[in-house]
Parts: sequence; structure tokens; C-alpha cells
Amino acid sequence: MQAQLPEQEHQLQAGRWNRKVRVLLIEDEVVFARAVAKCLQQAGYDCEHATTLESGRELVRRMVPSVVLLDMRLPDGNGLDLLSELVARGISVVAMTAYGEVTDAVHAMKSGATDYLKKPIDLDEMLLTVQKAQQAAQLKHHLDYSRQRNAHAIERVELLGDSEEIKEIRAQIERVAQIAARSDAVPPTVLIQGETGTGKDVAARLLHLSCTNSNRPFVHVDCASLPAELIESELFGHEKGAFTSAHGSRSGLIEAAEDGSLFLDEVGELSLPLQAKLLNVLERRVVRRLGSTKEYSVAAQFIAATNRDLYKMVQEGRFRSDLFYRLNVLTMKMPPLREREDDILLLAQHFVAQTERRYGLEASPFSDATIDMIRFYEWPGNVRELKHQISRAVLLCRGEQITPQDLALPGVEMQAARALLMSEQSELMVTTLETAEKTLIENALRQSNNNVSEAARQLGITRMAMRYRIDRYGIKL
Ligand SMILES: Nc1ncnc2c1ncn2[C@@H]1O[C@H](COP(=O)(O)OP(=O)(O)OP(=O)(O)O)[C@@H](O)[C@H]1O
Repeated sequence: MQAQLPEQEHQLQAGRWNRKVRVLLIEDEVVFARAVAKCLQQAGYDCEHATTLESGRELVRRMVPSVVLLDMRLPDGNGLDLLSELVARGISVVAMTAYGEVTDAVHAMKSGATDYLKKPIDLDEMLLTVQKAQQAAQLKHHLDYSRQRNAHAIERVELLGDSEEIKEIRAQIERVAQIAARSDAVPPTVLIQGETGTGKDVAARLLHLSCTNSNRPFVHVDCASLPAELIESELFGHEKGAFTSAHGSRSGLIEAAEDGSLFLDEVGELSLPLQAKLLNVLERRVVRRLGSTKEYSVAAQFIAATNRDLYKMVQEGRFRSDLFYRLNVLTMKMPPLREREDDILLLAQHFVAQTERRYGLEASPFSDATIDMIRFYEWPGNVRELKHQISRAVLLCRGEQITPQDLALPGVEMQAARALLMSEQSELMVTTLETAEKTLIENALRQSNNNVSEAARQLGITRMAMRYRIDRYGIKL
């Protein structure tokens, strides 16, 4: 799916895909620091070193480490001063305390340190502690990621529309929520089908909020945009050593969904071997990390979405039939926007108001010609395209009304230009039935030298009907 991810989510995803874990060492004993840094680098970490609180603060901003090894006694202050800042940024901190300074360790743990090491430090113990701290940071990221998505979802979930089709989708979601509320069992798996931009993501979020407690995670997995070589470990997690770059073990997105919802977007893009693994998760409700024999139970609701014809893919041997039938228990079909005439204008007006609110702009209504244009256009990119085009038009609009020029729709310009030539009107407008009729009448009159009876015969209408239209369109003879 192409929807814009909020910036922080991009960062989280980039972070997850970057295999080298960044560790920052803040320590003023240079010889000891070099030994620790070398050991960490040899173990595959990306390690940098600072000797003061101030230079440490600067490096934190630059490298965004997952773990900080922080000495408590530094030349320009106490490590505790920096510790809470780091914890607030979601960084795991391992405090390093001098032998016998128990109170330092206690204070550090109270201020949110993940762990502590007593000097002199055993390098093997240090590696193990860093690994545990990195896992803690990763888990926090997963939780933040889920919570953030969830918060984002709560903010925005509005499946608008007055059409019968959208009312039916809302009713279906309500029915699934009722089933979920009646039993303690996990809500049934739902497959959402529909062209791109029809609102599958919105429906999935609404389903999540209706079926589960809103504090539970909503984990969105975009099967189309996760790199093929990473998708398996992203979904299932892995143990240390499961593959060359697996320096530590970590949970996958299925586990991160906990007892919330796992939204498998573009599920048709999964490879056949991964489809088999997913089927196993759906049927047995357990997940096994790569390189592990241990199974974790899965409590999440599964929601899948696709813009592909999965049935056709099954017939072509590109999608497993057993997975298709497993997913196809409850299916929702998001109708294309062009088939929801009742919704087009309602959504367009909603997006105008939304953009005006967001940018503090004065309200500008659509001109009549713009309304015709919005209704006339096919909207191949569905609601997403409508939303983008309307926001753009609102931002470009200079006058009191949003005109067809503001809403420059692809392909419609030609029609609009033709309408302009034919009607010789000053404002660009779409060929509506009325303008087409007027143009036909004017042409017929021109060809018959303004002979009304002859023109009426050419057009196959009565003389009276012709007269009526000449008056109606104000055509001068
Ligand atoms: N009924 C609706 N009411 C309000 N906003 C909607 C509705 N349908 C879609 N949208 C908005 O349109 C945009 C596209 O919707 P969404 O991402 O849910 O589509 P999608 O079907 O999941 O697309 P894709 O297949 O490309 O992933 C989003 O910004 C969404 O908020």
C-alpha cells in the first residue's frame, strides 16, 4: 500500500531493517574504553565512544544509539544527569559503576537504567548485558510502534459514506464486533478485498477498534513493501545465529501484535513458502522464531487485505488454495469509488473541510462546473486519489470558489478544453449532457441556415421540441 507513513514510523521501520546495532560508550578512561569498543565492534556492533557527558549528548543526537554504556563518574558531571534524558528517548542504558559504589548502581536502576556493570568489567559479561539491553530497546520499539499506530488509528478512523455499499461494510464490521464480544475467543479472520485506495486500511483499523480494546496493538505489515529477504524474520522473529547477521534474538511482528490485531496488507504478495508458514500460524495459532524450536502462542486477530483477485491467483497456482479458504472466512469487498456515486461529493467535501482545518484556510465551496467534474471523473485511484486531488485543489485555490482549473484532473483537461471550444464560454467546464445538447442544436441550425424545421428533422425531434430547446438555451437565430 502506498499510504504515507508518519515520519516516526518510517524511522522505526528503517531502524528495524538496519541490522548493525548502534552502541554508544561514554567513558573517560580511554584505554579501558578502547578495549570495550573493540570487543563490541568485533561482535558486530556499530560502536562509538565519547569521554564526557557533553560529547556523549552530541553523539546521541548524531548516531541515535539503541544502547548506551554510561559511566556514572565523568569529568563534566554525573552520568545520572544524562541517564533520564536517554531513557526518555527510548534508549536502553547500561550504567557502569566503580567497584564498591553500590549507591550509584541503585540510583541508576531507579532512574530507568536497563542494567548495570561493576568495574572492573568482564568483557563477556559486558557483551551479554549489551545484548539483553538491545533486546529491551527493541521490545520497547515494538510496543511504541504498535501504540503509535494505534493512537494514529484512533485519531483518524472514519469510514465515511452514505452509499448502501459503505453502510453494508459498516454493518459487517459491527456484526464481527458483536461476535467478538459474545465470546472470549479471538475474533474471526477477515479478508478485505478492493482496488487500491478504496479504504481497506481504514476498514481494518475500524475493525480492530470495534473488536478489541483500543489499547491493544494494531500491527500493520505491508507485505508488498517489506524486502523479500527480510520479511520472514520480520514476521516470525529470529534467534541469535539463525542467519549470518542475526547477532541477537528478537521477536517478530506476529508476536508484537500480542492480543491486538495483525493487519497483513497486500497478502497476495507473499511468496508460496511464506504462505505455507502463515497458514500454519493461522491454523495452529503458534509462531516459531527462525532458528528456534520453541513455539509462542498467538492471540492476535488476523485481518488480511488485497487488491488482487486471490481466487484467480489460486487457479494460476500463485496463491495456496488452503490459505485462501482459511482467509476467506469473512470477506469484505470495498467497492470502487466510481460505483459509489452517493459518496463522491460527500467525501470530496469532507476532504475540503479537512484540508482547510489543517492549514487554517478560509472555506471555499466548489463551483458548479467543479462538482460536475468530480462526478464525471472515474477516480481510478479511488478515495486516495480524491483526497490528494482535493487537498491540492484547496491549497492552489486563489478565488472564492474551487474551480476546475484548481482541480486539474488527468484526462479531464481535454474534455474540458473541448467543452470550452464548443460552448465558447469563458470558464472551463466539462461536457455535461446539457452543453452537448446545446452544441448539437447550434450545429444543426448552422448547417440548415437557421431553418428550425430542417434542424429538428436532422436531430430526429419535433419542431416544437426544437423551439423549446432554442428558447431554453437562449440561442439567437
Ligand atoms: N470511507 C472513507 N472515509 C474517509 N476516508 C477514507 C475512506 N476510504 C478511504 N479513505 C482515505 O483514503 C486514503 C486511502 O485509503 P486506504 O489506505 O484505506 O486504502 P487501501 O484500500 O488500503 O489502499 P491500498 O490498497 O493502496 O493499500 C486514506 O487516506 C484514507 O484515510
